[in-house]
Amino acid sequence: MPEQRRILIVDDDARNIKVAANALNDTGVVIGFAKSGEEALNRLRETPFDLILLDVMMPRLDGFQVCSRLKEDPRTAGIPVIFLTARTDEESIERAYEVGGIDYVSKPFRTRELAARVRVQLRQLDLIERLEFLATRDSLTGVFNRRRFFELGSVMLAEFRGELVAMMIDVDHFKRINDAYGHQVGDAVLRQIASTIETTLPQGALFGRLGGEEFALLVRVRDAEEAMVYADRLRECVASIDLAQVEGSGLRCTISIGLSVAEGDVSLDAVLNEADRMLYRAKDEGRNRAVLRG
Ligand SMILES: Nc1nc2c(ncn2[C@@H]2O[C@H](COP(=O)(O)OP(=O)(O)OP(=O)(O)O)[C@@H](O)[C@H]2O)c(=O)[nH]1
Repeated sequence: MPEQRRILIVDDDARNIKVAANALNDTGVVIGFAKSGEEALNRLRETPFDLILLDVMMPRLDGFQVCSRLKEDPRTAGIPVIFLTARTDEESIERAYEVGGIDYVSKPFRTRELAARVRVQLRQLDLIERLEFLATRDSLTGVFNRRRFFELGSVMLAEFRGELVAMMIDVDHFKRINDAYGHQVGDAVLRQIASTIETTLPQGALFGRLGGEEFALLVRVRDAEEAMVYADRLRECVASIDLAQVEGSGLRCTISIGLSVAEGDVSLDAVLNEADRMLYRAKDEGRNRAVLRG
């Protein structure tokens, strides 16, 4: 069940807010409101909204200026804006689209028409989110795919350089599972491992499947020791997964982990390569173990 959509109505006249909110009664959305452009920008910094109904004529910051600012900020640029205004001249309508508005409704509006236009935008949002999910997730496990992992990982590295550890995680002797039980069971095992790892993730950690039976993790840690404690716990969690539901015959599997702390101005590629080298060492040393560069 998707979360309820949130709509922000921005108008300097409280009566207009009330009329618009009433018009949306049957759409099942949660309504927030702001009585000036400044208040709207502040609210949007604190609370996420899915759609904005924006008046144009307001003192100080007008609706066009508010919309331009929203579109300049990557955190709010994706929120669709419907202008709701008494202005009906062609120049204003053109301007509304130029500054990034997605629709334009003139006041006084017809309530069912406003609700219908809002519903159209909410349907578009559902579609965009669905497409975004497909483009950024691994289809087998639902965790981030390689592309998204690298996109988010680069941002994370820029922000938390020096506090991050990269981990490369590989399932041990996975080919044997495929060979013995078939590819479908192999798939189910990968899904189970991914979801188990997800349940252990500390706040803010980034986890993705880079391909095959290889996963990667970026985690904020105080020091290398904390990273090793976490990696060992992760390993134990996977080793203790009861794969009985998957295969029913006492099937177990283990993972090996290579770790590298992101130091200096190391790139994401470099730190993951280093973690990968440590992963090979873990495999060489007998598997079901974690090895930290150092
Ligand atoms: N079921 C399934 N198997 C996959 C998938 N992707 C890769 N594999 C299999 O994963 C296996 C990886 O085998 P190897 O690279 O030899 O490694 P391994 O058997 O895990 O051995 P070590 O990594 O050395 O412990 C191959 O048999 C691939 O076919 C997938 O999406 N589903």
